[in-house]
Amino acid sequence: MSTSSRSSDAANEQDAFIGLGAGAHADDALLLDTHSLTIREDSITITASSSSISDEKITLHDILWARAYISETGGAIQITHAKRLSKRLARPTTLSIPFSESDLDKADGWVERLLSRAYEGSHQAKRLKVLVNPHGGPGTAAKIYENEIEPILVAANCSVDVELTQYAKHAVKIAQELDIEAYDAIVCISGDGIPHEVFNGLGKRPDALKALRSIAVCQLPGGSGNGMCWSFTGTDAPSLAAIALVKGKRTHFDLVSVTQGDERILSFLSQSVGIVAELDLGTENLRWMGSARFTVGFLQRVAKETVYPAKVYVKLAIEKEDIRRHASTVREPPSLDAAGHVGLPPLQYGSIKDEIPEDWLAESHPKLGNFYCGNMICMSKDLHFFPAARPNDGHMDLAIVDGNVGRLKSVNVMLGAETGKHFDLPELNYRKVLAYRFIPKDQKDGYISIDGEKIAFAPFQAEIHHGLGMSLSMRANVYEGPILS
Ligand SMILES: Nc1ncnc2c1ncn2[C@@H]1O[C@H](COP(=O)(O)OP(=O)(O)OP(=O)(O)O)[C@@H](O)[C@H]1O
Repeated sequence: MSTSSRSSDAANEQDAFIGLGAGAHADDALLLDTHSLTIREDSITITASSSSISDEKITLHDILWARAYISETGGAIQITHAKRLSKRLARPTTLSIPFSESDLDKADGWVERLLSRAYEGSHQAKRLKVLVNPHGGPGTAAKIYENEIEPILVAANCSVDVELTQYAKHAVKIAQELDIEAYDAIVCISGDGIPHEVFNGLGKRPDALKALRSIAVCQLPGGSGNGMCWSFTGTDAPSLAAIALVKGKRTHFDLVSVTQGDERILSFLSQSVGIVAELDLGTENLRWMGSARFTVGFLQRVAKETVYPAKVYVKLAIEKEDIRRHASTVREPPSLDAAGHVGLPPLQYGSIKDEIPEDWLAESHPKLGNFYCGNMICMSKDLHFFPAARPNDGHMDLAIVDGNVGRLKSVNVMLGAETGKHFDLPELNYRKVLAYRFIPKDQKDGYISIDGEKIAFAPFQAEIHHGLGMSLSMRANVYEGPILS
């Protein structure tokens, strides 16, 4: 085709698309014999001139896959999208729009444009290693996966390699031995326990740095605590979270090393001592209640005004009153080559066995009620305890509340955490820190929770690793939820 005929064709095409409406562009539209398909900012509109299929508008977020093909009966564009059946459920549905065989090139081009817009900033056809914990939460993870999650992953043309975890800590071994080049993401259909194991398995590999920084680790709801899923996808509805995952953008996020005795554990979500740790670990007897167990357990402890005395040492990064000014700080993590090591990053502040650095603040907390340090905005449904958390700002968010502030104030902090409003309450001591040491005082036994897993009731130390983890998020470098502004 000569240049001049191509430009006159383009002009004709331009004319043909006039009247498609605001936001439509000739390059984004496709006229078929009986339909026009127009890609707009955040949706496609399918306008039918025949009555076989009615007009339809589908958001680009819900477009899972599309292809153009020729069969014995002629050409068709097949568009698979997630149809919203209720507020918490979407199922894949496929539309076929016929076209004449001579339009195949045009249809192919349109499909390519559609997919690149529907997957903007994300990878198409992700390669997923899926780990399902059959014992997660009330034991329904396998059913949830089969009924609500897998149909979305398959419809989005992902390749899926599913494995059920067979025993406690099995996911550590799987992550340790996984061919990380063969997958884009490890998807845990579980509570917080399986991602915790996966991060620690990746951390044990000789190539830990590359493994942790390159393969995305994601959680879809299959357990009782789904904080990671909430933080990255903004929902715990399995099919909706699965859509967010297949559309997810690679996002670095910070991980934390916790040392206790001779052990070094990676933490991706939180460390807690006091009331939250007790709710996580000390309310097993109320498990039958589902998530209500946390409310009941909380009220029982608040009523008693229980305190958990401790000595805390802190390497401070940002004081509470300065956090808003720094809230949007997202820093690129150092490049892999510049790191100078291939395994886990060396501990910058030493371990629990080392001397405490001189510039750390020493604090006595004889009335401590809740020591809560978090990496993500949301800890579980309706618990946005860390509204200032950013995926890779290189800081941990440390919140401390005394146990004797009064029952009403304690309840207010927890209620405020639904919307992040608790941040401004004077009872909430909230800072960004680089490292800390926690030493329990005057108690024989108690609970320390690392990502919901129990460790010994003994001193521990934690430090941040900027951008060491990788996950998939709805929006690049942002958590979903009531972000502090
Ligand atoms: N086949 C199995 N048999 C027994 N335990 C298992 C099995 N597979 C995984 N586990 C263990 O189940 C534990 C809980 O997992 P997970 O976090 O997915 O569920 P959960 O009920 O939400 O728990 P949590 O309340 O800790 O979030 C993990 O510590 C894991 O080691």
